[in-house]
Amino acid sequence: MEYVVAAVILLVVLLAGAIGLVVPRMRRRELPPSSTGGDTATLERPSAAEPGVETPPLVVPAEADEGLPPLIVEEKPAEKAPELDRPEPTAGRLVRLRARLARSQNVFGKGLLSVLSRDHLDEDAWEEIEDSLISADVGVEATQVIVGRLRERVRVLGSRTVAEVREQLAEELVSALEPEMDRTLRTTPHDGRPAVMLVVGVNGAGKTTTCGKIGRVLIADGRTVLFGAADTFRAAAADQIQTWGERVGAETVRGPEGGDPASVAFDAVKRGIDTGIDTVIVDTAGRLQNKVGLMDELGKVKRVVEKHGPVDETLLILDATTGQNGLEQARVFTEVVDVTGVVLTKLDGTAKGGIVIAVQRKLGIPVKLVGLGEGPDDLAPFEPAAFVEALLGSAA
Ligand SMILES: Nc1nc2c(ncn2[C@@H]2O[C@H](COP(=O)(O)OP(=O)(O)OP(=O)(O)O)[C@@H](O)[C@H]2O)c(=O)[nH]1
Repeated sequence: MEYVVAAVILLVVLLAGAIGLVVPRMRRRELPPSSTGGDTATLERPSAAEPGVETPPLVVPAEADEGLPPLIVEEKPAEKAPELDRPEPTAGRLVRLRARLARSQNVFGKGLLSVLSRDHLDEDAWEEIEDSLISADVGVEATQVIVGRLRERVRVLGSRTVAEVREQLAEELVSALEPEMDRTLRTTPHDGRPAVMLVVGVNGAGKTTTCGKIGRVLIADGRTVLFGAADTFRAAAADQIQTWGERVGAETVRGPEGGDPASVAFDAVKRGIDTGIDTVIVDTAGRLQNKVGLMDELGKVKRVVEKHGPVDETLLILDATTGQNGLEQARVFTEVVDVTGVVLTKLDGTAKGGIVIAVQRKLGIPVKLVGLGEGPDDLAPFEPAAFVEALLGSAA
């Protein structure tokens, strides 16, 4: 009998032991995910503690529970495609940005209109008009032509009111801007390969920013774009262009810092061909036009890219605030890489909008785009009539 009692006791003890082992494991598996994160799990203390006595939670390392599935399964955030910017459509951009242009050219326009509003346009008045145009960087030669023609029209037509003279001046300015020039950007793929655009200019003119802005313009118009970061001199420039690309979903081909820019440009165009891209935009390092070695390097970039076929568009980026100095820069760049279009940047920051006339007149190259701010969509196709309207402002 004693044996039977002892066996029952032993059985009870074993059963209790087994339950004691299994229950805590089950409870642990039901725990909600810890908010502490990392690889530790926070467990509640068993209720054995005295009621009313606060006890800190026990923290046990997860790996102490070998053999069990991990208590905290780190939830990986679902792979989300990065949200892309939606660039503004290009149509009517200059009209939207006109206010900005009008603001920067305010002094010029107001000055001119106040002279034109005089009862009689005497010799002094005509001289003042000339001075206004020259100080707006129109250039001496172009100013003389514009004022000479305006004087003649006023004399022959006997124009009296400010509105009439303003209208005639506007027409002369538009005509000086050569509205018949072809300002289209050659960005359409052809012969089974992308259009290739090379972007050149002196340091800080706004090349990288303009590459990014042009990429957005093209993407807004439904094109595919690839950037070539051939500014291997300044690592930040490659990062900068890559960021522009990521915002609109354009790939960037870049090379090692200090590497050969021609080889990066070559690789970018090759990648554009292989992946069926519409337009490859190659950003180059800033260089002063009087540094022969750097200008030779630029010539080489173009020659190497042309192993794939001719470059379709070579854009010279000119900072409008540098005024007439820009003309000399432009002349040298044109000799080295055969510039096909000018982008005049920072027109929002200068009253010298007349530089557009001087640039086209001296170089015979059309201004195709104007930069009117640091914002991603602050770039507009150049339209002579809208530009002159902003330049002169309202006659009221
Ligand atoms: N206000 C204004 N700022 C501009 C415009 N375009 C460019 N910038 C600013 O000009 C500065 C220089 O621009 P970047 O694009 O870095 O010039 P970069 O020619 O690539 O410079 P480097 O690579 O050093 O030669 C930046 O602060 C731009 O935001 C513009 O149209 N208006």
